[in-house]
Amino acid sequence: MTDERPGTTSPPAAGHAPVLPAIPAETTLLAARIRELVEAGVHTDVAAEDLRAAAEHVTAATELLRERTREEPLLLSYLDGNQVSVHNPVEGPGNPLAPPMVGLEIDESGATSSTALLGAAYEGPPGRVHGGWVASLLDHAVGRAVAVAGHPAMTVSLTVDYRRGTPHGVPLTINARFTGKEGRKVFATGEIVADGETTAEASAILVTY
Ligand SMILES: CCCCCCCCCCCCCCCC(=O)SCCNC(=O)CCNC(=O)[C@H](O)C(C)(C)COP(=O)(O)OP(=O)(O)OC[C@H]1O[C@@H](n2cnc3c(N)ncnc32)[C@H](O)[C@@H]1OP(=O)(O)O
Repeated sequence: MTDERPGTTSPPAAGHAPVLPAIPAETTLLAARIRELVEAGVHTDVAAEDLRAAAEHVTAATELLRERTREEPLLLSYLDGNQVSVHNPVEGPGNPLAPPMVGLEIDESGATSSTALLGAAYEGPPGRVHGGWVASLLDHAVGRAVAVAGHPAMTVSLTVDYRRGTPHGVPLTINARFTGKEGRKVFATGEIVADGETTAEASAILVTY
């Protein structure tokens, strides 16, 4: 599959995953409602019988969704002119696991910037986003940045320096940039900024496929 639009890249073979021209609004809606459910679930303090009643509602919803299934997630589509996976766990608007990372911007140097708002469900240390999720955001951002630079590649090494706590409930800016290429190895750096302060920095080596 090829794509001629600027800022887009051809993905690796994606099995038989359906490729959509646009993300169905209802797919995004459902994911958004499930995110709210998860957030409500970690904050709720209702009585046990209400937890049981809520669990029954969730079971009913799960059964409804299982009435018709596909074998593969919706891997690839386009958002704001850039290739995305509908069900990617970081930026996929159709995946409730994804915060999601949104609003990709590409400046004149090719550097990328996106935003994400992670709720309490992503908490690791008290009041802070779990370090694994911090790394996930950065891993995805460097992958996106090298793809935007025309070198789609997979991460083989990701070094994250956690400078200070990354807060949840606060909009995060995730920046990344392609910094060079040596044979199949592609280099990139990135950082997360919250309230104007850098909370984590990453440097990555990726390998083209
Ligand atoms: C996922 C993409 C979707 C794209 C869609 C469209 C774009 C949309 C963007 C969205 C952005 C998504 C961002 C997701 C970001 C992930 O999550 S990527 C997934 C996590 N990473 C992986 O699963 C990769 C796992 N690793 C592998 O499968 C294999 O290492 C690879 C990548 C296939 C490479 O294996 P290989 O072809 O055998 O290559 P190999 O000879 O071992 O290494 C090649 C070179 O790299 C070097 N190298 C290998 N490992 C290391 C290392 N750890 N440290 C230093 N150097 C190393 C080698 O020394 C070698 O160097 P040279 O000898 O050429 O100088």
